[in-house]
Amino acid sequence: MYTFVKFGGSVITDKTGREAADVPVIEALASAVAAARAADPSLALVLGHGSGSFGHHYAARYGVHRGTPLDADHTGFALTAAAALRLNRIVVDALLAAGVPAVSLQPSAALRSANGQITDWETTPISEALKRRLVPVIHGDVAFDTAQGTAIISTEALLSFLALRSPLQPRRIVLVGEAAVYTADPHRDPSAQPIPLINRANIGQVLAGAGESRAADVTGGMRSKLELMWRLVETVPGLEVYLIGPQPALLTAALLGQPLASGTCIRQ
Ligand SMILES: Nc1ncnc2c1ncn2[C@@H]1O[C@H](COP(=O)(O)OP(=O)(O)OP(=O)(O)O)[C@@H](O)[C@H]1O
Ligand SMILES: C=C(C)CCOP(=O)(O)O
Repeated sequence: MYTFVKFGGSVITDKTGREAADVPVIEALASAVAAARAADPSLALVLGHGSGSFGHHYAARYGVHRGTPLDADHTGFALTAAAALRLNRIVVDALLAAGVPAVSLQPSAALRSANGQITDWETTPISEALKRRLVPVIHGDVAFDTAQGTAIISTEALLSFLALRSPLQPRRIVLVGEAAVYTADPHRDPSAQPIPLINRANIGQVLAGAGESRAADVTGGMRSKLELMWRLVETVPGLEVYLIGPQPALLTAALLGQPLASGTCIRQ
């Protein structure tokens, strides 16, 4: 069984800035991953990260997510892909420096979508990396799209594809970002309360209070994240999804399946 983890673009970058990586946070999260692997050498991790103030800015500016006619200028596609990779290099180098054998596997090199939904992704290199105890690192990326020409595929969509359409069945998915899912966007509504558990009984109500990202974000913010994760929890037997803040001890505990002092758990 595998554990998937996403470093959210909202915590590894300042999404109100421009290509503003938060290197101390990235280094702390990398150390937390190293600590979890040291504590449990059997931990098989697929690590993804969002694009934050790197890719989203170019994607929004050039409308890459809305599509691009085949004969139009594709500079925006190229600039978005390059920005996503610049952040990826920072994340992978931090993981390597922390002692995690991370290997970057750029999704767009092997990805195709239709109307923004993944249709094909050659995931064998991820399985091969895992067989060798490497930690494959993927990231939200651009895609060639058979219907609209170009698209943006979020990290959550890639992790969902792996869970549903590859042999890599996750037991746990850990999304590092906001400290929890709240009754409303905590940055807009100071009375918002954290929701410790999301299940069949409250998912409808939780979705009603989940909004967009605060900054430029072409993949939809908290609401689309929760919709995707709920679909996974309904489909993959025994899967638990955790949304936690970026405290390193919390991440190590979440990866090891230990009880968490804060955050949100989504399960059936
Ligand atoms: N009910 C809610 N609970 C928590 N956060 C919410 C809620 N509704 C909206 N949000 C917003 O969603 C944001 C998180 O979504 P966002 O897509 O920006 O995160 P991310 O996955 O870290 O980013 P990226 O797509 O760059 O990786 C929070 O910063 C918050 O402002
Ligand atoms: C904007 C790009 C390139 C990818 C978006 O992925 P996400 O940050 O996981 O939503």
